[in-house]
Amino acid sequence: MNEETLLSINGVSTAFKINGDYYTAIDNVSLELHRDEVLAIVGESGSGKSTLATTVIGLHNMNATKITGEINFDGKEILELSEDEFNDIRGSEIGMIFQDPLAALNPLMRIGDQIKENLDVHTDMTETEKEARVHELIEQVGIPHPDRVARQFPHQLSGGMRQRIIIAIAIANKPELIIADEPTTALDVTIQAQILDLLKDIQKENHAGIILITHDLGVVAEVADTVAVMYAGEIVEQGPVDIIFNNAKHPYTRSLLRAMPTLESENDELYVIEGSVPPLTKMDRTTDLFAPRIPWVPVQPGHPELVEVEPNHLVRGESWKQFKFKDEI
Ligand SMILES: Nc1ncnc2c1ncn2[C@@H]1O[C@H](COP(=O)(O)OP(=O)(O)OP(=O)(O)O)[C@@H](O)[C@H]1O
Repeated sequence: MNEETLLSINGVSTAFKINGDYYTAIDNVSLELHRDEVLAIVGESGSGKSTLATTVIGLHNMNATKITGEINFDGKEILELSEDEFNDIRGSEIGMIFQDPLAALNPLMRIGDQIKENLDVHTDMTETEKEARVHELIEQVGIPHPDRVARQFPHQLSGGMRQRIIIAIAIANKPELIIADEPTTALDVTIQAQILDLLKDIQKENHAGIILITHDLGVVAEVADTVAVMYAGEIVEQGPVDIIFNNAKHPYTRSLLRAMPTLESENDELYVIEGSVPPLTKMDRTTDLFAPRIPWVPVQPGHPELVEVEPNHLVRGESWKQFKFKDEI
């Protein structure tokens, strides 16, 4: 693997203004992404995955958001960029893929024109060059008859095809960083696998780094190199994918793994993690925020720190040392 660091997130916190007060949604997150690497960010709904992504790509309303820390992307301090500078790199050096392709596409615009729009903004290609590139991109994302598809409207395509078009738009300018937020959640399993394969191929071809946001550990197992598990806006465990799947330590990671459907568990009842992620206004960051979800485990005082338990493997706190599932006690 190419070890060149592409993105370095250093002590980043993001807080939203709610009823006049700021509440932390991302708390002191540090992560590194290299070229040719897929970093998966996992956690349940509300754990802060999307907020971390939108912090990296500068999509917040800064009148109601406070961001601290440092984000270095390819030598640039992202949090210091002006809106114009940010617009320049979004869609060119950074490509984004979101969950709902229908919402991301303009229903009234032909597919080809929507892909071309990204080339219009970020390149000085001629019309003929752009048209050729649009066709090339449609083919690259595995859609036959690019000529015909370019003239179609989003509603004429299937969900899987629409997601491929979103990917074509995201990669139009060969971005070095691709941020994919639940890119396959809305799709059925077969199509999911095809889209994940496509992302992997594109990554190899462009030597891009990918941040893949998902709540689906099956997707993580399929494509990730490294994994950061988030809970309540913090990383609770982080490491190479094989360590996360074979030697997870944090009770939250272990609970997510146990709750993961597998072929063998098809007929068994799935494990359910008690409770849910608290709303931002109810998070007491002086405590162990996951402790209320495992009430049978004695609570450690104070707020747990992220500790390196073996090379490249970070785990928050010490509760894991005595953690057992309720049915193992
Ligand atoms: N603009 C905002 N203003 C106020 N609170 C917000 C805002 N955006 C997100 N939040 C809150 O921040 C927390 C983290 O949300 P976020 O969407 O990042 O989580 P997530 O892990 O991506 O979940 P999901 O998978 O549902 O998108 C949630 O409590 C959410 O309600």
